[in-house]
Amino acid sequence: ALTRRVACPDGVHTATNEACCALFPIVDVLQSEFFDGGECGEEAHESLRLTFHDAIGFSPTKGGGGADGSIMVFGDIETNFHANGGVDEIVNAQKAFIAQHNITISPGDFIQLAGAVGVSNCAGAPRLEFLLGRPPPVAASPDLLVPEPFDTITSILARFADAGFSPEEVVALLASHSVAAADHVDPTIPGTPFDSTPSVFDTQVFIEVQLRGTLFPGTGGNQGEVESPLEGEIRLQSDHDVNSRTACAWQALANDQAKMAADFRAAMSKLAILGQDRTKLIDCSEVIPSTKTVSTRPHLPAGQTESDVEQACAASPFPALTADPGPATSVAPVPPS
Ligand code: HEM
Ligand SMILES: [Ca+2]
Ligand SMILES: [Ca+2]
Ligand SMILES: [Mn+2]
Repeated sequence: ALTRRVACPDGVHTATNEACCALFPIVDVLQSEFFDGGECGEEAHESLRLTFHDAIGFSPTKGGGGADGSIMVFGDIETNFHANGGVDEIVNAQKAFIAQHNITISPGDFIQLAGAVGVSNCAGAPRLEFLLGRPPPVAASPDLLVPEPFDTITSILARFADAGFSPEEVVALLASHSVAAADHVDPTIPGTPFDSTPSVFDTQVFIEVQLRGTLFPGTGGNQGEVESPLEGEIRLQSDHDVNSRTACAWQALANDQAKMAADFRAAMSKLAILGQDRTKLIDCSEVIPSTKTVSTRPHLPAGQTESDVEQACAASPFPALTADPGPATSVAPVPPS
């Protein structure tokens, strides 16, 4: 069936719903100014992280409005929660951008829009769904709903289950850590990536978290950090533990870009509307930029061999991968904005 499209007042775009028209210029200026011309850099990474930290403030028993923009409107409260360390910077940057460009969509909508646009700049990422119409938040989220990297895996999976996510969906959401770096886990080395390709949404995080940890990239003894396999790469205790508890689901994504991207997209569609009523939202996914394909193949970083893989899934072997040639991989930090 043909979908009727309306002409937008700008004379350029058409949309399935007139309400989506107002988003095209917002996406354009996000790309040109906020994401520095369409980069998968620090702002894109932090904007993706913010989608999670706003949304996961939701519990059927403990309260919280989920993906409602509370982390921005009640930022004075929520950015002080320990688990939200560092998000004040992206909250303030997005707030300033909203004010500067007279953006009138709700904070909850803006946070999810920015995350979806930002991650579209990362080669290999799926084109995320974007639904419009979240009402303004009514209150701050309660504390202790955002998981910490030093939480036990039991408590992390229980927290996600409370918010409606299966262990497989948690693994899929952690594909986000393929385009990510830590600024605060080891404050002596801000910008230290979780995989060797932090500007590519590839499966490397699922491969590299499975390699035997041998070193701390900066100082040892930080809460929530365990040893990583590569110079310049940091490993969260939670990524490592999620992997050991849900090893086969983790391993299934290590060599399957298409499944990783599709599962991430599906889980993000749930995350982005936590606490919201899907039937009251308007599908404006068409405003999200088309995505770029990833050009590399899943591989072991140079210097690693199959014997460096810590087999964790009992049911099937880790996929056979070849190592990049050359000297042992050392990962460069993500530059600050
Ligand atoms: C078990 C659940 C999770 C834990 C414990 C966790 C923990 C963390 C920590 C500690 C950092 C580093 C922050 C810093 O020091 O700057 C981080 C970064 C990040 N997280 Fe997660 N995370 C989890 C799930 C998620 C999910 C579901 C998303 C998805 C949307 C996400 C997206 C990101 C991104 C994109 C970054 C990188 C930010 C940047 O590079 O600036 N995380 N996460
Ligand atoms: Ca929220
Ligand atoms: Ca990556
Ligand atoms: Mn950062």
